[in-house]
Amino acid sequence: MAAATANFVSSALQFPRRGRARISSLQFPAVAAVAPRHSVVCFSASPTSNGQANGVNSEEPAVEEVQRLFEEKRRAELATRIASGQFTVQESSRFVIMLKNGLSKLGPVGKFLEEILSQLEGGIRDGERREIPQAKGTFRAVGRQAFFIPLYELYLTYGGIFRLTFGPKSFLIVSDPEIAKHILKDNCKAYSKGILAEILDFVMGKGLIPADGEIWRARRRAIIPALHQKYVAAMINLFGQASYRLCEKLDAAASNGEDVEMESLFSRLTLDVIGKAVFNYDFDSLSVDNGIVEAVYIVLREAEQRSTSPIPTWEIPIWKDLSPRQKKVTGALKLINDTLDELITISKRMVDEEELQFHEEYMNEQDPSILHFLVASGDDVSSKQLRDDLMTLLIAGHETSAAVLTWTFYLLSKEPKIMAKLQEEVDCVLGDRFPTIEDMKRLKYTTRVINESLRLYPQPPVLIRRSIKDDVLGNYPIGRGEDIFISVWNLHRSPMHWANPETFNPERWSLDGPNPNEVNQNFSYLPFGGGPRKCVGDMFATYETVVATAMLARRFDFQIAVGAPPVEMTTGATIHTTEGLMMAVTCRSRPPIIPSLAMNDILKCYGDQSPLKSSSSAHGQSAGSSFVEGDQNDDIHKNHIQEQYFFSRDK
Ligand code: HEM
Repeated sequence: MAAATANFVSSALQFPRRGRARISSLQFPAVAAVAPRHSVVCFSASPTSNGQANGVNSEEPAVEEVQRLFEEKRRAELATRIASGQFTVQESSRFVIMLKNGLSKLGPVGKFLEEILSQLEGGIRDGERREIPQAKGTFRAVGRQAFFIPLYELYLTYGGIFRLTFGPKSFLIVSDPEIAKHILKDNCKAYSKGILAEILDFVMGKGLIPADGEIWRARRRAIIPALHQKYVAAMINLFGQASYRLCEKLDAAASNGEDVEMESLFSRLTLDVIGKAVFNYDFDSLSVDNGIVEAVYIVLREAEQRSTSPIPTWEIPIWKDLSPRQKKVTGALKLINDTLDELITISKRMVDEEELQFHEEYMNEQDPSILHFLVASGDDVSSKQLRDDLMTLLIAGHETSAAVLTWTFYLLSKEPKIMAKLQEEVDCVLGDRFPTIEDMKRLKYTTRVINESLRLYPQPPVLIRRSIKDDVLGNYPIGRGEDIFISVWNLHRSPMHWANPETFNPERWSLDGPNPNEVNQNFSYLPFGGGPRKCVGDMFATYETVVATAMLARRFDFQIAVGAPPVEMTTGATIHTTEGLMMAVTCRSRPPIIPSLAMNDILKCYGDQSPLKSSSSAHGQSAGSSFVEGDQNDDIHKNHIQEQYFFSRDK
């Protein structure tokens, strides 16, 4: 049962799940007792509870009624606490954060003062709490919700760290930025990937995400240099090409008036990108459904199934050989592994034939992939390790980016003003050409949209760790072997750290300020994790999603399709929709565009390329035409801005 519980919870948090209500299919002992706050809570009586016996004894309706009353009472208490401002961002706490930030920049003396300030804060907390608050739950009670949603309410009730107990198994749920920082960064050596490594073993082996200890250190040291700046710049072109292919698909749908399911299209887009970026393989999944694409999805789905299954049937020797599903998985894994081996061989041959001069920013123009870099760098590892790394990068870079795009377009469809502002920026910065690395600095508002989308829908919503040494979290001592979930979802929506946390508001970060990250947001914002295990693909992913968003938004308007099923969340490695994101796509009838950006902003945005400095050609190129690559870009770009500028002056 413990294994089942562990599997379930990790899976609920880690793997894609299609369709609804899988959580409720797992039966766990109902926890009838409902005790006062700060001792035990049963987070049942969800609106979906139907009061039927469902295999539990006949007294259950009465028990449920009691639970419902307690739940109502608890919610009323919670509402009072929220109304009292207890969870609202306090100016004083912001002040303390700013003070700490300022102090940390003052060298050793500042660090010392910062430490004293933290201890004073800790002392206050110390007086308030003695033992880790406990919440007990029944899985049935979670109902149809994505797993991290009830964790949010529990966080508001129990605070930044509490224990969640299911039957014999318990987990620590962390939603406090200081504690998250302690686990991820300050004392990261005391934590492993725990359950995550166990479940991912069949697909990632000792790849970078599940690996711990020396293997992780060595592989990270080998892989990080491959994502150098020149590589990322080359990838911008790839992102543009792949997004363009998606635009063509959407063009067809728009002209036929067909609705499109965007979640699966984003999944294909990012699969195509990551295949080329990691091992120079063109899945071309936006155009075809070939065997290898199917194999990748079979393996991904299996990871999902394994993590949701109460009994690990795949470990039973005979079952493993007889089960049709397992045979399919074995076949898919074989096909992927054979393909990867072939790609490794090709890469080795290319490197042998190259007149190789390896240096820091080495890149083969024909094959700029990470695999080629690793082979050329003389990375001396087994093919199995290389395969594990490639699979890890494939999965890490595919699902996450697809989910970011899905939720970004969902959010944009709800906020036409934000979409209009984004489109205006894209028109202004890109005109009709493909994005370049330089544009990444200029697409500031688009970047803020992605930052904000990642705040509201962090991918993954929970980070998993296991303590491998005794430690102290906040003021609570913990032993080794504790399974810990750091709820990024809670951190990102905490009313204690964010004003109007539920609102999609890209303006919350200044356009001219630094890009928000875990360091400048004091671990209240962890879109790419933090500490030594922070995502290696953060810049890659940010640019990929900015390019795709810019290229799609420039060409189309997006609305939730009429009659589409409601867009609800389900948990996986990332947050998926339960039934897809059905959208109606219409081609934008573009401009003339009246820029509402202040002229100063436009000039700042263009620097030396300012349209006012350009005396060359006038209105030769029209907006809304086809995409252009290469050196002509700058002229078209300037002309486009010029058009906008003169138009607004004429007005
Ligand atoms: C928007 C897209 C992405 C998001 C939101 C994202 C998020 C994250 C997060 C939160 C972690 C930390 C996990 C933890 O601490 O347990 C992580 C780790 C990782 N990510 Fe990403 N990621 C994205 C894209 C990518 C891409 C494109 C790649 C590869 C090119 C990548 C490769 C990795 C790897 C290898 C790790 C493990 C690092 C380690 O353990 O040392 N990710 N990612």
